[in-house]
Amino acid sequence: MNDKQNAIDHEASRLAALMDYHILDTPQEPAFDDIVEVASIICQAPVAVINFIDKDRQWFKSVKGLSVRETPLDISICSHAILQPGLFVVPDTTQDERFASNPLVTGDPFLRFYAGALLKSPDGYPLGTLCVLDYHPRDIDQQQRFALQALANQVMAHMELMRSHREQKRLIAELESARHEMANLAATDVLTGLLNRRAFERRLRSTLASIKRGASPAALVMLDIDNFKQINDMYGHPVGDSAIKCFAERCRSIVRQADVLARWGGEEFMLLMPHTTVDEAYQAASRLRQLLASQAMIADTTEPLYVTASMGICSLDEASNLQDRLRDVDQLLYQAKERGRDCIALEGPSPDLGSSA
Ligand SMILES: Nc1nc2c(ncn2[C@@H]2O[C@H](COP(=O)(O)OP(=O)(O)OP(=O)(O)O)[C@@H](O)[C@H]2O)c(=O)[nH]1
Repeated sequence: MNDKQNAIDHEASRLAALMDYHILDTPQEPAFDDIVEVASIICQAPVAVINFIDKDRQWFKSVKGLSVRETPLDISICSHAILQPGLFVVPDTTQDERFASNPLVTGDPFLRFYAGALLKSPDGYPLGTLCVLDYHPRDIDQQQRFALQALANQVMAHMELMRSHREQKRLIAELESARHEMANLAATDVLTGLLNRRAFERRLRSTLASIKRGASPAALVMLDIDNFKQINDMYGHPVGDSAIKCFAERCRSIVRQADVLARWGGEEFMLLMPHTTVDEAYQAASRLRQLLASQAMIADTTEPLYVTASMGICSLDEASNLQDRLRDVDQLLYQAKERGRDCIALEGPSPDLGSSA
């Protein structure tokens, strides 16, 4: 690789290192302004700047004594400063052929003195300078030189802190989203995408707790696809899986946003309906029965495959004990199966909707 290519590669890496700090075009910040002010005081210079050398401009993060926040690169004194290690001092710009015809020297603001300390990334890339300038030729002594470089080091230390803070925030956000995803996965039934039994039990407990604190009662519905074993036996397990998924979809289509639907296990499902009476839950369950009767579950089997479901419904009120209610709703479902399937068994008197089957 030739020298020119090396220089191009180095400049690309330098710019990448600069971009990594996300500092360009950010607002002025007190932490940087304070350093510029201290540099100006220590070096007794009317102008002080923290600047970074971008691709085709020098950009000022903090500036005292000048009214611009960036200048083109070709008139930047700092772009020369970053080409050499350590402090770059120009006692009289009019006596230096690199700067004698610079418009910042020959015209407003007539800069005559320059001292710049390198802002270097930890991997050695020169990013910009902390510099002080004056309108007449002069120098700075050893102590001022030391202080200027020490302040430049503080600029870089602060930028490193900002970078690691940003990285930390990114990692925390990543961790939070992974945690969220894991919590979702742990709560979800893989086949149907519904809540799984454990997550549903959690929702049940919290709903019952709010009912005990005064919220209105809820209805609990247990649903079981009828004769599901036959579907598996006749069409195979994959078709059985599709039927379970499709059943979940049908259930989802008849419930409200606030209702909580879960796969309880196998071909059994649970539906928690907050602020709902047994009567209202019965109406929803009846809509599901009608839907199942009117639409084939799987259309591409030899015969369109219709399924029916049996359901049990009970209420959850402030006197309810969760384990008792789970047992009760299971028994109601069992009653529905006993009655010949494809029907709904509910506690208390049947609502005025004709037969519960
Ligand atoms: N394809 C498939 N089958 C499942 C899944 N989970 C449970 N099953 C099957 O569901 C069937 C349930 O059978 P049973 O408990 O006898 O109930 P059923 O045939 O629906 O009869 P009833 O409930 O009395 O109407 C069993 O054959 C299980 O293997 C699943 O995720 N996918």
